Amino acid sequence: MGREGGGASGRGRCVAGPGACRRRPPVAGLGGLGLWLQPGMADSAQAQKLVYLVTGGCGFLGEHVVRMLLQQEPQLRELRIFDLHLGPWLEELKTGPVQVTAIQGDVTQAHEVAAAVAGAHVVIHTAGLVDVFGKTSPETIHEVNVQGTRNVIEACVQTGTRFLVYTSSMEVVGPNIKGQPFYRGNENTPYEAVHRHPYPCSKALAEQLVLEANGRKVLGGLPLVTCALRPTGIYGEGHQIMRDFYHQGLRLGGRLFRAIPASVEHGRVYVGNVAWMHVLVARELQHRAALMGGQVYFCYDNSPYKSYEDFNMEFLGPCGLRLVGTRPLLPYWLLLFLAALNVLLQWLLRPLLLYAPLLNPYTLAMANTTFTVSTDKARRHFGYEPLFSWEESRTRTIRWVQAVEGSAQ
Ligand SMILES: NC(=O)C1=CN([C@@H]2O[C@H](COP(=O)(O)OP(=O)(O)OC[C@H]3O[C@@H](n4cnc5c(N)ncnc54)[C@H](O)[C@@H]3O)[C@@H](O)[C@H]2O)C=CC1
Ligand SMILES: C[C@@H](CO)CCC[C@@H](C)[C@H]1CC[C@H]2[C@@H]3[C@H](O)CC4=CC(=O)CC[C@]4(C)[C@H]3CC[C@]12C
Repeated sequence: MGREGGGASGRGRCVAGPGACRRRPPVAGLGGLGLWLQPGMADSAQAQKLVYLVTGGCGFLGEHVVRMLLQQEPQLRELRIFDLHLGPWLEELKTGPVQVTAIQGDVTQAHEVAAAVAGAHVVIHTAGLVDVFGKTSPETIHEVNVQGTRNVIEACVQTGTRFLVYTSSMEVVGPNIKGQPFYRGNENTPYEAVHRHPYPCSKALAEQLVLEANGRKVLGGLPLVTCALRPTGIYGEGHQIMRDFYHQGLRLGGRLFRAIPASVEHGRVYVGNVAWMHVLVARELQHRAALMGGQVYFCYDNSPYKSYEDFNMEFLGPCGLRLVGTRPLLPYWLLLFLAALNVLLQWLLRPLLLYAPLLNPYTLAMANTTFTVSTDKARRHFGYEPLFSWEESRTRTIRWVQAVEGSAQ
């Protein structure tokens, strides 16, 4: 089969700044948090011989990837978890049959990355700075997301690691600065990927580095095989922004006010399915290098197409919140004004405190522009089917929000 490229390649322009096999379903419920309980459930009948490294393994997605690998990857011998901040939950994983090695490190430090990568068969690089709220400088975002990724690639080349899976983002494609809709597109849909914000710029540059590294000779002379996964907006247990919306709703007396027209579709995907896709890609990359090497895949599942706010209400509604209004309560120009005001306030207050509200011109544009995917490339290339149905994803997320509610009281 020929290479699939073109259209939504994401090799766009940054116009500013530097800068199929279904196995056991994960066990539910960790101390009421709705996270997965059992570590090291890999099938002992198959040889455990592979060493995996997950960068950013303590983040929202990273933790799900780690737990999914332990549940669903029978070939796993050692799992290395590399993160700037290690979570206490890692301790519970260390009692299982797979050796779990926690490594506190910084992807911007090439020597730390090389030491962690040495001897690993597969690297899943999820570490990144996800900041669209102006909490971090553009330079730092670039340093972590681009230079960090460069360090991971070089470490693979220098130490002989052959398989690299990169967590990219839908944002490498769009929405673009013109706010053009991307309606149920796929990896080949033509779209002008032009960015200005540091986060999508950094993800696009990093993705490009990863894809260009496909085929490079690693130590020992064999070729590096890389690919990039592009999740849309991820939701599920541990999603900080969902938590923020929930608390905002509680502060507003159980109400959220509609700001985005219900007709604007925003792509969302359940974190468990994104994690499953990473596990599957990492496994199949080793068998289908010619087909999958250098490819990009949107992460998708059967979550419904809805506006960002209506989608959140699928979880927040059953937890007692109400979305007020069938249309946006404020006109767009006023929202834009408030968003710009927030930028000014952020700048004015910076010497005193970090003011980083959810609403700014970038997040408003994101939420206000249709961007949804409809593709089967992952199914065709490596047999991906979502592990969790929409109903299951929804139930798990609701249970988690309810647990957040419980722990807040
Ligand atoms: N959350 C979302 O909706 C989406 C996220 N992504 C991508 O998925 C990946 C994971 O994102 P999330 O889990 O949402 O973010 P997160 O912030 O929860 O996780 C990122 C992890 O990377 C670690 N990290 C940050 N800087 C580091 C450094 N210098 N060295 C080592 N580790 C470092 C953090 O400590 C954190 O544990 C990111 O690459 C992000 O760009 C892509 C699409 C959507
Ligand atoms: C105007 C507000 C009124 O309620 C709503 C603001 C919502 C925003 C905070 C979110 C809307 C779209 C989100 C982003 C999107 O899902 C794509 C993303 C991909 C990533 O790789 C990282 C996260 C994010 C940028 C995500 C962040 C939050 C939104 C901007």
